[in-house]
Amino acid sequence: MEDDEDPPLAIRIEDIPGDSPPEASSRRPDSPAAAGDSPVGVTVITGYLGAGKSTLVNYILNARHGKRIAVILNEFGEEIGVERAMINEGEGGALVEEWVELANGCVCCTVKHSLVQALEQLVQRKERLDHILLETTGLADPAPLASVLWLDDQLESEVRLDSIITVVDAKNLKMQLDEHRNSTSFPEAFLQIAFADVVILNKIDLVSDRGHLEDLETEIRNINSLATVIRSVKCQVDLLKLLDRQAYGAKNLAHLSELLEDGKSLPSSSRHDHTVSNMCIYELQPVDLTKVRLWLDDLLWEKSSNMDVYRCKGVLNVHSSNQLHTLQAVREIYEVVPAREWNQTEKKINKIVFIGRNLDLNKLNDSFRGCTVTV
Ligand SMILES: Nc1nc2c(ncn2[C@@H]2O[C@H](COP(=O)(O)OP(=O)(O)OP(=O)(O)O)[C@@H](O)[C@H]2O)c(=O)[nH]1
Repeated sequence: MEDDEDPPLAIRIEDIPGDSPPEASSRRPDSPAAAGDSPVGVTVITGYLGAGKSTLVNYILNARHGKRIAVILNEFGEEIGVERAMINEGEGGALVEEWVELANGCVCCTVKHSLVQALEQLVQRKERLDHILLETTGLADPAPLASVLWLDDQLESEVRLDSIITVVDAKNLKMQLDEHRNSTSFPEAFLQIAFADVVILNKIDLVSDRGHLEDLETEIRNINSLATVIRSVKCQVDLLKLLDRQAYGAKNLAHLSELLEDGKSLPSSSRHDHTVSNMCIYELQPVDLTKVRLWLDDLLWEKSSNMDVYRCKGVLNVHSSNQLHTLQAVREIYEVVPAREWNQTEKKINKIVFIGRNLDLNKLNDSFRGCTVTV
């Protein structure tokens, strides 16, 4: 580690004001800020134990992007301080404005309320902040984080989920995925890939067989066809591909359209885990937005069809609207927003890609068709 003469403030969770833990999905870290300010982006960095998360944080902090970055680290209790000590605080590049260490539990469960409080505290100093990196423990399920961070511009929130980056270890990924393949439990490595916007296939220097790397990429795409997969050594990836992705905003529409264009129903026979799949539904008839919301509530919250949808993204052709709407969901949290006017040359269509367990294409199609409006 480099010398650091003037280390930034680390905030212990017990110093964060507030007492009763809020319900994460209903609580939004919205504190006062100047009108017109854009929300601070939060990049969630996840990945299995030892995959290279801290290496990525280090790399971002030390890159010459000039951003003022706050880092939130989540560690299990006794490790507090260890992780931070391993990270070089951005000499010559980034300015680390704050460190927030979330101890005594994993950020995806017990310290979720602490994360909300930490974010509230950070955004009070928003004028000093450009971006927040949240490094999770290697065993975190990123979905509950998205429920905390899923904030949209319309709500004039102070922070927004920028993207979920999952770092995977090219040497060990196969073993990690295989380990739980035949068990009833679900490997964190699998879930972390399923939720990712970007998957960094790291440590490729440790894999000499190029064919093996291609197999891993296929395996990653089988779990999540929506993610961008980038190979790396020591997480050295072009930062333009990592920060300010706005993966959850309408600005990302071009990328979304590209993904949907490629979207195809993967036959479950091509998968090792037959319960997880990628599927895409298409529908030309315009839809009734109220019915779509009820459908999503039923699919994602009630799970009355027994499908477990981790992720879905899509565009909607909404009845009586000139606007193309985007749909984004991470587990049960979703949003549908108008993004832009349809181009005159564009065929108005509903296209939605799903990633999840026990997906049934026929059931998805049938239930979605119930949202259409006959014109
Ligand atoms: N050979 C090789 N080693 C790497 C690479 N990236 C990271 N490492 C090493 O892998 C080890 C683990 O990296 P970390 O960045 O600490 O991984 P982590 O995901 O933060 O680990 P945990 O927080 O313990 O889950 C360190 O010794 C890194 O130097 C890589 O691309 N190639």
